[in-house]
Amino acid sequence: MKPPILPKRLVGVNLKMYFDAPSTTAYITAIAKFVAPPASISTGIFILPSYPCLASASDLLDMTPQVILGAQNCHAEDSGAYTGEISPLMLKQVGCRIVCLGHAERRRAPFNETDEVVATKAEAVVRNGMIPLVCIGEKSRSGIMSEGVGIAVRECSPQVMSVLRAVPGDAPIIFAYEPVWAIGAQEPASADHVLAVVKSLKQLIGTVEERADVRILYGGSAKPGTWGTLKEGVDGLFLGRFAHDVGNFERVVREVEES
Ligand SMILES: O=C(CO)COP(=O)(O)O
Repeated sequence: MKPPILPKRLVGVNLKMYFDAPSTTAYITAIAKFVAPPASISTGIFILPSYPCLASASDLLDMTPQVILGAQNCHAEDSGAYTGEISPLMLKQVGCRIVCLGHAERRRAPFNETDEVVATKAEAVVRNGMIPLVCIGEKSRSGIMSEGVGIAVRECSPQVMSVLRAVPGDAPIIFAYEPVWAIGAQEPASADHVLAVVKSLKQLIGTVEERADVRILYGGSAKPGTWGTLKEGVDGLFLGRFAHDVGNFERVVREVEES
């Protein structure tokens, strides 16, 4: 088996469609500053700006290869008659190394992306030499802990399996476990719930194949303080709103670095 190329731990931020162009530039510039030498950060840091900012973000990060640039989605084909769609080949050409796929905001209406669509896109991302960051998660919350874990594992398993089947065995994959009900909330899902679900999903992946380069991150209202509760079983965090303040993003990275 090839040695893993993914860092042991990853922390990333999804800017969704929250930022405009100038604030994206300011945000990326600030991140590049705190990870640049003399800082020595072993955590993989990734950032997903909106498409129109990717080329300029790539220029801004030219001297900061520690920060991995990624896109929030892509099309499954490299080129063709797909007006308004985004080619994975072009994402690679402008400097992306990760592509987020199957985010809850794309699996639901109006985009209604299915597991099959997400898996086909994951294959396209790998074919173009990038890493798929595949979001998975159950739609609704159960008040009973054991029931909630079972529901989550049942809903996430086909989301995971379809991607494993589509992507060659030596390709790295990052999954972001994001319970849909925990996205945009005030608090993340409970650590007990997340750790139990991620443990089952890791077991599932382990029984299917020996894939060295798989990481499972947690996302959904994650913030400073969340990592301490999840570090025993999760490989990092996928942040949203609570990292839109660069100071908070840096705080989370430090928490991961110091653990
Ligand atoms: O969807 C997310 C990351 O992709 C998480 O968003 P929030 O942290 O804002 O809930």
